[in-house]
Amino acid sequence: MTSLAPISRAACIGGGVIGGGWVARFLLAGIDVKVFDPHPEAERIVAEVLANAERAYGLLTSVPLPPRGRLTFCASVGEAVADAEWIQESVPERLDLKRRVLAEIDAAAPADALIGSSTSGLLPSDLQEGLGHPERLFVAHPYNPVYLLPLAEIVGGKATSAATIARAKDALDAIGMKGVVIAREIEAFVGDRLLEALWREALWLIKDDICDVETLDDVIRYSFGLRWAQMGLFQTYRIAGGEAGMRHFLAQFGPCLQWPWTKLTDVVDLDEALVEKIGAQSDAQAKGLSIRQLERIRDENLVGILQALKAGQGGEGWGAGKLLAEFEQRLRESAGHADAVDIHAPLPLVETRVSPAWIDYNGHMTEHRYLQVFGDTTDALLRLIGADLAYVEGGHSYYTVETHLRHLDEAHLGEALRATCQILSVDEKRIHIFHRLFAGAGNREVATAEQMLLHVDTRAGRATPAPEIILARLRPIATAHAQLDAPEGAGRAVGQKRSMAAV
Ligand SMILES: NC(=O)C1=CN([C@@H]2O[C@H](COP(=O)(O)OP(=O)(O)OC[C@H]3O[C@@H](n4cnc5c(N)ncnc54)[C@H](O)[C@@H]3O)[C@@H](O)[C@H]2O)C=CC1
Ligand SMILES: C[N+](C)(C)CC(=O)CC(=O)[O-]
Repeated sequence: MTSLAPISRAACIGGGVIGGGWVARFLLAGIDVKVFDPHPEAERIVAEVLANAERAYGLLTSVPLPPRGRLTFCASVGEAVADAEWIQESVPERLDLKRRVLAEIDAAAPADALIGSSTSGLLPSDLQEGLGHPERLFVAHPYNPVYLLPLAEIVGGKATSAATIARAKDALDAIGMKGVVIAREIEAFVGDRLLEALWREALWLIKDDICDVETLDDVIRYSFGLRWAQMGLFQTYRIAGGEAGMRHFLAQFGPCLQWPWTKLTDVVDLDEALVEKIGAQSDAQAKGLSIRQLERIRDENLVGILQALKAGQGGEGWGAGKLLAEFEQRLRESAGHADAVDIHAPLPLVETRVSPAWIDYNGHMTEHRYLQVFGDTTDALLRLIGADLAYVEGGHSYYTVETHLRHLDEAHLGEALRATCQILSVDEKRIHIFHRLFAGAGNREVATAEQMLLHVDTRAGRATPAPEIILARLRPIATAHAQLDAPEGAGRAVGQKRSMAAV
């Protein structure tokens, strides 16, 4: 395994909602993390966030993650940051507290460490005051949950060096995040400026009894909330301008900004009555679900959205889904392949988990997802023998021309899945393979797939012999697999005696 990120040691100062999310993001990217948080239950809280994050990643990707980094809780800021390459401050949003903590970090951190602050709105220049090495401090403003939402706004202060900003961006990009550099510092940066405007208006709508909190959330999640995840604001409105695009949109809806529709400049008074009103409506909306349960529902939904975006734009990926696809590609490259696999047994090619979107009305994994997992297994075999994306771009590929799938048992939500591949025979043009899929801790065999693949010249659109470079990788595996017993079920036809007798 080659290193995924330019950093291998991080420190998280503050391990609450956001600090815990950073801890999970770093650990699951293979980075060791030291944490300092004086809260008496900090270890439990971080462990719970981490458990949710691991569950979400199990659903998010079938690509093997690097070995999890080592997690250490420390008794002081100094101990936590002493050998860190990236330090992330996530203490409560108070300037005096942050300055005090950042001064401690500044005094004990290695001279070339990157120091990011999770602040939601404080100016980095204000955080830099009094530091010995302010050039390495910047804002890395993330979004909750940090382990799933990839964006961090990178904002430099007056003293932040350009090298710090560039290194911070590289380090975030390498762990599957999107470091977006904000050109000039401003309170609340870009994201929280927008969110505050929406939040302020929402509070007025509740205070004025225009709607309750559930109705307001429904208005968002059944409409523009769905649009925002994939196209943001400006591209969405460009489309809303019709064929004339953005200019027409501005001409049509620009004037109503002068009326105006909103109360954005007034601040609602969050008096006791309004806090209680919102609290009670929010309790009713939650229908007894705990925060951890809601987090898991949120994470499953986010995983589904990310996976849908990964399949977007004809399979190239779109937005955050494209970022996920690129991260998975880096994970594959850093994991390495061919040399690590034992070819004297069926090849263990895919490990994944039953995702929420894979469950059907019968309460277990739906049939086309079996084909998806077996397709991924075939793709993994093809990568192993060198027929990877670069090979396909060069004009050759293997196409699947026949599949026989057998369903032997049920696979349930969240269960671990493991797929193996045995090569039954090969010749210059064909590969005949047999996949087996196992589920759960007991490795129950839940399905098999027998497939015939044909080597093709994709431009000419016809079968052609595979080149020696591919066959040289394929033959040793096929020779080794010829020594194995023929798998039970290989060569079976639909309706063969055993299944008919059971009816
Ligand atoms: N909650 C959110 O949605 C987001 C919060 N942020 C920012 O992240 C930062 C942290 O916020 P949350 O995680 O929400 O707060 P939180 O209250 O969940 O966590 C803060 C943690 O800091 C710890 N802490 C307090 N004093 C400390 C000290 N001297 N040294 C080390 N740890 C200390 C607390 O024990 C607590 O565990 C804030 O700057 C906030 O603006 C950023 C993005 C989103
Ligand atoms: C409410 N908040 C200002 C702390 C929100 C954020 O900073 C970002 C987010 O996750 O919404």
